[in-house]
Amino acid sequence: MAPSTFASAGFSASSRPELIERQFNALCRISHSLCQVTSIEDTLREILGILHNDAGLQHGIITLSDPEHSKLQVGAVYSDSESVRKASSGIRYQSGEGIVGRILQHNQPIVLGRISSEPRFLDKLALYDLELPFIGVPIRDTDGSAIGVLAAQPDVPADDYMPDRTTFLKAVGDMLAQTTRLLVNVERGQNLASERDELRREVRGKYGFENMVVGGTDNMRRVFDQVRRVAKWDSTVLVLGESGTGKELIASAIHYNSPRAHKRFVKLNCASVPETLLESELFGHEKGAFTSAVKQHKGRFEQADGGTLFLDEIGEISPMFQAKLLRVLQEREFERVGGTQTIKVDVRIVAATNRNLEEEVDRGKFREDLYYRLNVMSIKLPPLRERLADIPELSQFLIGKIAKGQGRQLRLTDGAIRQLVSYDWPGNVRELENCLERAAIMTEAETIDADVISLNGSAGSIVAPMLQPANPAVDFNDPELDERERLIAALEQAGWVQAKAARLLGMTPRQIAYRIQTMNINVRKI
Ligand SMILES: Nc1ncnc2c1ncn2[C@@H]1O[C@H](COP(=O)(O)OP(=O)(O)OP(=O)(O)O)[C@@H](O)[C@H]1O
Repeated sequence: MAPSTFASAGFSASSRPELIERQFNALCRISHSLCQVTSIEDTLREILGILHNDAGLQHGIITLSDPEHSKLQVGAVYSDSESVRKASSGIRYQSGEGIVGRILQHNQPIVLGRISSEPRFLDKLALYDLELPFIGVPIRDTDGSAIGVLAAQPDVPADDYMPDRTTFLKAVGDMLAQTTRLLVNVERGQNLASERDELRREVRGKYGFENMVVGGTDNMRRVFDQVRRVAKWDSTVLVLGESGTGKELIASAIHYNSPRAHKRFVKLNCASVPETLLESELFGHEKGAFTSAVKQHKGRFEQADGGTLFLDEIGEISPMFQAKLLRVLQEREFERVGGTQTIKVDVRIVAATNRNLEEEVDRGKFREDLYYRLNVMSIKLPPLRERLADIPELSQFLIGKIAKGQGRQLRLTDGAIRQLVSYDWPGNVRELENCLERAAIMTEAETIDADVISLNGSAGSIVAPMLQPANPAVDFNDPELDERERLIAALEQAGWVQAKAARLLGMTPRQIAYRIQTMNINVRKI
């Protein structure tokens, strides 16, 4: 066999015997590693490390088929980049999709001399050097069917030894089969899939809640577990998390998975109601209790009788109102404003805040006794930047929701998803949803590509048309307007001075600032 020289600085062998010797040594180390399996995932990663360091096969990736969805899901990836490793668990390939999906579908190796010459190659993780070759082999079960794919990239351009590398990778695939089978059948088949799917079925499925909460990362699975456990009891729950992390969604998941699901889920955002109206909103009022009380009104507590009352932004209520709420939580009874009759209700309370209530208690801003009443069980939602691996699935879910709302088909390209995964989402899932909605508006075709994804929220603002100075003033008292339109109309009328607009709407500056933020209104600077 003619000697050959490798051009790479990373791995070089001057002859075929040298290559074979290195591969042999790598196989010995892999075999040793497989005999000492402690954690299957760690072992798979270790094997990809051996391929990278000892056999000149970089960017190794092992994808495993998911029996329920006939999809491939990343089981392990070798990369120096933390964000790639994190994002990898959210990547899926359909059988037949791209090159990896075709290896699974046809149960045959595929070798590319140069990735860039194969248009069907999907580099979903932006992992590869597109000018170098690629080798992918099926991982086969005992009956010969493909249960996964092992792929890696030689760190030198294609040469005479590509068949040797392919044979070597096939041998590694065969050695891995038993381990990956274990992973599929034991860890994922029995634990992950059944446990997670059971939780998801419970959280999503039961009372029409299916397909509303997305999240497969460990920290979200913990949240689903907590929801499942707490839902069946009447305990008060405090949902904590940054704005836009899904606190309201989780509160409704608790309600719709509880024995109270057939009764009402009533919400009140404590920050959006002026303090003077909060009492009558919650407890109701009798006719004539105040000037505008022209008839009796049942408050949210009464409306939620038998069901769940969700008190959002509970950290925003004043000390005076905290005292009133404490009494109701202790005694489960109250009087309507202007009334004398004591009303008893059977209401489960779920409260939420993005504040650190413990700190607020320490600072004397939030009553300690009320805090303990609310914090019987707390559920903390992780910010999106701590679960970037959820972004591909979340984005697909959200774009499906947007497409349904717009009555059209919409699809995100892999490039668009890569772009979404590269950002840290300070506004969490709400910001992701708004970003996708903007992208959908900016796209006439079905396919949303990376170039219309605007990550700072500046381009293509959905409120832009309303902000044009030429627009005639809109009457913010018009009953046809929804809350967002009313806010924008008042801001327009007030020359975008928030304090002025707040006065027009009978809100405090803090309340209007909060609504502007949650409704993602781009504040116009005049
Ligand atoms: N895990 C998730 N799966 C699907 N959609 C989600 C998820 N988390 C949040 N969303 C969506 O993101 C948006 C914001 O969520 P939500 O209103 O529940 O957040 P929040 O934490 O209550 O926000 P805020 O504190 O500002 O009130 C909603 O449209 C919600 O449906």
